[in-house]
Amino acid sequence: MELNADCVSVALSGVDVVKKISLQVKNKQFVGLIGPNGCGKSTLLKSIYKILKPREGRILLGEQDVLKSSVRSLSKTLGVVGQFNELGFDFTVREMVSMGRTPHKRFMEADNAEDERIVRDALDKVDLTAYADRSYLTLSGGEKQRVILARAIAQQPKFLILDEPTNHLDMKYQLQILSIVKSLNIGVLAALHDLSMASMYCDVLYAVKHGEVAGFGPPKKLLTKSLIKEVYDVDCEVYPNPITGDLAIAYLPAAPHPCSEAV
Ligand SMILES: Nc1ncnc2c1ncn2[C@@H]1O[C@H](COP(=O)(O)OP(=O)(O)OP(=O)(O)O)[C@@H](O)[C@H]1O
Repeated sequence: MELNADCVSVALSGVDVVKKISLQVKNKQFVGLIGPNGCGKSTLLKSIYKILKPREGRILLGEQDVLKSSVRSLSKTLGVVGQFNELGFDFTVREMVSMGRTPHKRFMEADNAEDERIVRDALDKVDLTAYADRSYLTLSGGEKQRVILARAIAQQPKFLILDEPTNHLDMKYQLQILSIVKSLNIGVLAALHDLSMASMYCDVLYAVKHGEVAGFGPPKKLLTKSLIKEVYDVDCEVYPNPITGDLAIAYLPAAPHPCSEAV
């Protein structure tokens, strides 16, 4: 399923935080959104999954006009793993993941054997089978993040939005989560901070700066030292990793602030 965002602007408190962004995720592509803190990545994603209403623009998910669709009809095709996963009520891990089945059920319809199998498989995929009866609120940040991904997997979406899906995860689970997402073989749009990880998993990256697209393309073409300097204001060297051939980035420390020398 393709995603096409056309000239999307989102205003918060009267200020355009996202400015005329157009982007495309082709069928089964894994597309990353990169850019510094506060550049507008989450705001753009939230406008696609209907938490925020764009001031202007058009968003199509497949044939579906996102801005004119209900959240319920969208949730049959679109899965979301957001940034903050705190809950007011407690549920078991299994109950949390079962919620992924809701868009496919009628009101008050109970889960059947097929739903239970899908939930079991989703828990297994994120290595949380042993946690099925644990209280969600007692989990660590990384464990919660894996539960939310399992819930999105159980939803069997045709397109997935991820807002910094690896920010609480250790190395093993960062690699595991991105590999799982890749293996779903569906369209994915993900905000990511780790540029090396982004270049390993993404087919295309969009770099965002001050709410605008500063550049886009395949990671190895886009992530040059000049683009990273322009977008993040950080000096670096970009080189092929001698072991994996993937893109590697060596960040160079900033010069000390003049005031710190006097201390
Ligand atoms: N309700 C609001 N009113 C005004 N400004 C807001 C509001 N919510 C967010 N912002 C601002 O909008 C900008 C974009 O925020 P956003 O969360 O989209 O950034 P981001 O690129 O996802 O950042 P991060 O990488 O830190 O998660 C930030 O400067 C933020 O402070």
